[in-house]
Amino acid sequence: MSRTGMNTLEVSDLSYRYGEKQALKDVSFRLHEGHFTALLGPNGAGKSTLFALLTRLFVSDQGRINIAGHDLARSPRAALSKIGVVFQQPTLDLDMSVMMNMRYFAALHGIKGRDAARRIDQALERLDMRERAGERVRSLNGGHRRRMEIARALLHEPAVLMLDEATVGLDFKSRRAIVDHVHDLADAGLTVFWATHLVDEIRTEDADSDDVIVLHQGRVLAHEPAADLRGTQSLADRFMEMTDTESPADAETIESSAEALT
Ligand SMILES: Nc1ncnc2c1ncn2[C@@H]1O[C@H](COP(=O)(O)OP(=O)(O)OP(=O)(O)O)[C@@H](O)[C@H]1O
Repeated sequence: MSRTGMNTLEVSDLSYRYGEKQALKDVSFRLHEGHFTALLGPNGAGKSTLFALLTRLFVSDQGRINIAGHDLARSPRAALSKIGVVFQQPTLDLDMSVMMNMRYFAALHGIKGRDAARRIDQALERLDMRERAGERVRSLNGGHRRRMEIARALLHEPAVLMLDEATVGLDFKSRRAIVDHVHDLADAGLTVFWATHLVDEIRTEDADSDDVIVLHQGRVLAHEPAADLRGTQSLADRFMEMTDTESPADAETIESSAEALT
C-alpha cells in the first residue's frame, strides 16, 4: 500500500569516502514524486557510489536514505522492496528465455502463479517486449536486453525506478527507444531516477521538463527543472559551464605558458 506523497526517494546529508577519497559530500535531495529526475554528472562525479548506497551494496554511517517512507538503515527490507533497479552492468541469464528470466525474478520477490503471469505480461507490454517473451536473452540485441531488464525491475511494482547509465554501449536508436520508454513510465506516474552523463537524454522544454540533479565531485550543484537550469542556454553548455573544473590557478598557468610561446 502506498500513501499519497510517499512514492519517492529522499536523501539527507549523505557522505561517503573510499579511504582518503571523498566520493560524496553532504548530498541531500528529495525526488519530485511521479516525475523523471536525471542525476547528471561527469565521469567520477559519484553517481555509481550514490546508486550503491541507495541499493545498500554500500552502507554509510553519515546521512540518511528514505525510500517510500522507509528508512533504509532501519528497515532495509521494506525500503528495498520499494525500488526497482537497473544497474550499469547487465544482470541477465543469457541462456534463459525472456519469460524464464522474468519468472525467476518474480519468484525472488515471492510473486507466483497467475499473479506472476499477469505482472510479467503487463511489464513486457509496457516496454513493448511482449512478442519476445519466448526468445533466449542471448539472441536479443543490447537495446532489447535493457528493455527486458527495465520490465523486470517493474514486476514487484516499485515506488521508485532507478537506472544507472542504462544506455551505456547502445546505438543511438536503441538509446532513444529506452529513453522514451522510461519517460513514458514517468508520464504514467512512476517516480524515475535516471543517472547519466548525456544531456541529450534529458527533456528540457518548458512544458515537458525533467528535473535535474547536477552532481559534481561528490556534491549537488543544482536541483531544479531542466528548463530552469538551462535558462537561455542549451543544457549542454550550462552543464559544461557548471562542471568546468579548471581552477583560477590553472587558468593562470595556461595563460602564462601561452605567453611564453608567443
Ligand atoms: N573503490 C574505489 N576506491 C577508490 N576510489 C573510488 C572507488 N570507486 C570509485 N572511486 C572514486 O570515487 C569517485 C566517484 O566514483 P563513481 O564511480 O561513483 O563516479 P561516477 O559518477 O559513477 O562515474 P562514472 O560515470 O565514470 O561511472 C571517483 O573519483 C572515483 O575515482
